[in-house]
Amino acid sequence: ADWLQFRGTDNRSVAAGEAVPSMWDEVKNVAWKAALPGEGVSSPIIVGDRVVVTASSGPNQDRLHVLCFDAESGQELWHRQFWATGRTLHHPTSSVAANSPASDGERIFAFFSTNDLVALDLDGDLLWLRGLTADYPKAGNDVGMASSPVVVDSTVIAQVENQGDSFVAGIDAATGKTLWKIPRPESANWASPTVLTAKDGGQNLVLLQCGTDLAAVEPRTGRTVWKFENSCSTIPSTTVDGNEVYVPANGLTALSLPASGGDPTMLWESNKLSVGSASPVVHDGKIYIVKRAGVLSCGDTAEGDVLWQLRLKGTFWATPVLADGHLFLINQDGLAQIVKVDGEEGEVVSEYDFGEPVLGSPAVADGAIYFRGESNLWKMAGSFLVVSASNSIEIQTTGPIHGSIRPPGSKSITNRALICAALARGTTTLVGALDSDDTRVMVDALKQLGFTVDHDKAAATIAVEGRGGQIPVRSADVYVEASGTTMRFLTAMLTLGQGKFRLDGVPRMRERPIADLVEALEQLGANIKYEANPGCPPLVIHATGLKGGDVSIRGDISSQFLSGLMMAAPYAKSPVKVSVEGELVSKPYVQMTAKVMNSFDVPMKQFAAKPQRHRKEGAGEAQRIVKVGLGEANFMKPIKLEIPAPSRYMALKYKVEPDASAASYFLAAAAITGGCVTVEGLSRSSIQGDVEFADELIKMGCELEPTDSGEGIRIRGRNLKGIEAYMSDYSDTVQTLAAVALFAEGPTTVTGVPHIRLKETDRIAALATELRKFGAKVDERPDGLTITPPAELRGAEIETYDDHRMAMSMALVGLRVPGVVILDPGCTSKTYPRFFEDLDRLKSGA
Ligand SMILES: O=C(O)C1=C[C@@H](OP(=O)(O)O)[C@@H](O)[C@H](O)C1
Ligand SMILES: C=C(OP(=O)(O)O)C(=O)O
Repeated sequence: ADWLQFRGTDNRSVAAGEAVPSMWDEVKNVAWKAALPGEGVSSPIIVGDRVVVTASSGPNQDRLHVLCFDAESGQELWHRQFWATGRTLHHPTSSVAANSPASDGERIFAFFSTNDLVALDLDGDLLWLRGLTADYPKAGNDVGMASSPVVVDSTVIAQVENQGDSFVAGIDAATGKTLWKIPRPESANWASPTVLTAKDGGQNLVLLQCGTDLAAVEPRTGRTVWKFENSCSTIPSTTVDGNEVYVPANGLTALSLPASGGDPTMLWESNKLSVGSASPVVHDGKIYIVKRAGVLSCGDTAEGDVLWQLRLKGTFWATPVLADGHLFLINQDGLAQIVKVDGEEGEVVSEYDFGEPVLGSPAVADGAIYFRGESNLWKMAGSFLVVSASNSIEIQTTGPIHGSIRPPGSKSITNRALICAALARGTTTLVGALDSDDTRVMVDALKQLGFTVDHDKAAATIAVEGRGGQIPVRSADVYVEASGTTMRFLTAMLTLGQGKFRLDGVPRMRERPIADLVEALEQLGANIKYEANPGCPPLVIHATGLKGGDVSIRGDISSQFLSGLMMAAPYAKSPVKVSVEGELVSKPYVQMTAKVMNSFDVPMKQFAAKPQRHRKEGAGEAQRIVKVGLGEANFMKPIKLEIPAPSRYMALKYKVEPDASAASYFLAAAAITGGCVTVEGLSRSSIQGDVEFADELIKMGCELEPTDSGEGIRIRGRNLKGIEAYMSDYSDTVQTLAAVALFAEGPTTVTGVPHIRLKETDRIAALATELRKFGAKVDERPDGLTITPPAELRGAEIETYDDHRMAMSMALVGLRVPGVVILDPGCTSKTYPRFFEDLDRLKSGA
């Protein structure tokens, strides 16, 4: 669908049939956000698959911009710039880009408060340009007039009313020639023309509102057909709904148009519905008016009586839009308040803070809603199934789940491939890349460091132009939010640069250790300082390159230190020989690092010390033998490896596997509900160690079934018994196992995971606290825990501690236990923004 001009194609601010998400969450619903080059209070418009917006920039605001973005991806398709020919002075709340553009579906007409009118085709090619101030030099204003043009019958109607020469002009859309021009009162008027669409063989008209009257004129000739003489507002505009016209005059005045044509008659006047700066919105027998101070009134169209009122937060300029039973209102500070209006009373169902002023009215098309903020254009889209305004989600119980699912791309692989791609020579394309907080901060960091990164979210591809080991910029202050991999991998990578780099993250990141990595890099000549607490971020890296040589690194706190070091090593000046001290945790992640590096054409030698028996319980698995590059190693302690340097990565097209940690939740759902779930795109030969989580389920009694295609991992739930699990290698699945343990007979003991106390939260402590709420008995130890399920589990409200895995794992309990409420479910956005939707889809068998 289109939204071709201010307040929509028919100027009504209504997109009744559009299912727009009414509760917003940053990661789930911000489809994209595009930075704009200048200021503006105009509304965006939607022409087919394109979003068009205007801006002005420069010390005098005389640079006029028209920008076009791809609605799906948010990619800028084109950007045209012009010099203003008229006056650029404006009131601080307004702008030169105050008037919204308009389109006839083939052309775009951008109008500015300087009275410059530009016509472009949909590819941004200039069709014509009119400097109306050059033509009519006495027309001009210094407050930022905001009247938005409309296009009717191939005519662009521009209303220019100010203290000087004032007129309305009908300009031929094809040629830019003035068809007619009528004089208007010389007084400031911000109101926009309104289209009165023809009915039953009649003609289209344009309503022109000013301080003295409302006139209906013919678009092609400017001839006045009728006039309603009354003092009208000069800020909000008239709204038409069927045969009724709602004029901001004497409060609000309703006029009725005779079906046969001719002059309108007055239905009523209501001073209780007096209009503020925003224009009235009329739909389904109701009128919605928001006053500047934030009172939202709903009136009936029959009599103009007030039905209900609601006090909202903030000051309102922008006209709201109505879609899918909700009114979307945005205040001047950029706080959106979404009001459900299809009930007896209005109810604020959610709020979303854009964090920047928004003065323009939003645009709605194809299930999405667009906002133009002071600095960004935002697209809000996507379904938002279950999260309530209280920011929690109650899981609905279900019978056995049968189905199959392909989780999004692996976080660990995506972030490794991004590092290698940036350091490589040539352009790498990641296919099936994850789009979540953890990968977004990595992508944004690379952009900030000067790399060209093209993220096509719809296609799940990320293209990175590698710089052959160079870091393009000489200084950057990078914020990695809560992403451990981004913090650790960038710390190592940035030592390869030349300059000063700072790395910081959320408060929890400032508690997560990094000293082992810093000390290892220092052995290779790096200079890294702790800004606050020794051993933890924020870090300041004074980069002069890495010299290479021998280095020892501890592996018992996090494997990410070794992985980070390994990925930077090919760009050291001489070969890097690493020995790992202490028990290496999360070993398969190191193996994954070696494999990803190998794909980018860097081999390495690995030397295994005396092989040791795996402490893992179970079917007497063989020792893990890892073949990587030139050598063989099993990553048991201690290991040594040698990375050739100086060496280089070669760009490639890299396919990212689905995330195996994410897969654990769905396999566990089969175990818990006694169903059968297939995870697509993964196999037991995945490069992710977390696929071994399936082994633990098998130990508990589940069956691993062959799939029809021979691909994927399929688990069938059976009667579950408690087990002992040594989970050092795949500790991200401890919480998943803990959820399953509640449904087993007998206790389950997890060992080998002291390091999970150092993740997004202390996961052992968090599990102990939350599992007890379900009635379980939990014995907590430094390196793990024992979970004894109660005779009967009970529902509970579960804290998630900003830990995506607490939310995803504990939600599984709710598949069988009524009354499980997950608080702050949005935290899954760290690695899996659409987890709850996917879980729901799997439950419903879709
Ligand atoms: O290298 C990686 O991609 C990861 C390694 C693991 O961390 P530790 O090595 O700190 O256990 C894991 O928990 C994390 O989610 C991702
Ligand atoms: C521990 C995790 O992430 P990270 O260490 O990358 O922040 C995780 O995803 O569970």
